[in-house]
Amino acid sequence: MSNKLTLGLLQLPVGKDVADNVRRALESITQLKANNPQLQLAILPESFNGPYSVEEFGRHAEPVPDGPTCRALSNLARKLGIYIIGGSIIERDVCNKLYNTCTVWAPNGQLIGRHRKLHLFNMNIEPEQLGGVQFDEGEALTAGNELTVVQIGAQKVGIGICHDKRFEELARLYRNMGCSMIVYPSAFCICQGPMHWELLQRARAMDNQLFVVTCAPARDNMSGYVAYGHSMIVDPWARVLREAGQGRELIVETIDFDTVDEVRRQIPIYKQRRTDIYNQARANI
Ligand SMILES: NC(=O)CC(=O)C(=O)O
Repeated sequence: MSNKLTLGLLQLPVGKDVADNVRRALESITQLKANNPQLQLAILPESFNGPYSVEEFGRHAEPVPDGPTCRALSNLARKLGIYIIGGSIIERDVCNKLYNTCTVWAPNGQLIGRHRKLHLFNMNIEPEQLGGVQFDEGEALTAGNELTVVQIGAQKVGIGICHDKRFEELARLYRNMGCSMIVYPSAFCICQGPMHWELLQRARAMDNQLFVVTCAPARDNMSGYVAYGHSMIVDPWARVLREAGQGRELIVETIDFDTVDEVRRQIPIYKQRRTDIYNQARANI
């Protein structure tokens, strides 16, 4: 099996109308595949089908996998014969609980992964910091309780959603589970973007010697929550391979997973870990 994967990041604007957002996402993926027949995987942003807003989550929540957005993603994956990492949508479960959920679709239209955001975004940054941000997903959402690893071609891929990337333990577990890439659909806040966005991705990639990929919504300065944009692909050397700007942008890149082995062979930190010492220290804390 080839060690290469051609992936597309769809940094799309997200408006208030769910049907319109889904239609534009489907059209953009279809166009991307038509222009790039080698495309194997399309990735959408966090909350790609409705506004990223605590007040509005309940209004655009739908069941997974039996809601209209999931059905549309499944049909498109099958029609185009590609994998789709469906950013995230707000999921309403049978108990009426809401989750921030990423679905992953195989080229035959089957659901192969469902990741409910583990770490809910909660920040109270003062206005001096580029306008600040006050956001607490926990006011509306319930956190997930499971890690999610999917098989995409020959690769094991770990899934996280935006804030999940701030937690190095999660990325390390994905590395321990054999992942060569972690994908984080995101809607990072504009006030922390310049300081933390690239740094977090390069840190996760460097520590774990794998690809880190994010896909964000296009920036809309008129919306209540202004997302940073800058969807990104970071390689296992921790180099930024591709970075979008702020606006609508579609990125296509072929990545070579031989780089993962190359880095791990040349810098064998994983084998050098002193888990004997760490475990002893942990037991004494
Ligand atoms: N959407 C988010 O989870 C935002 C986030 O994590 C951030 O730091 O910004």
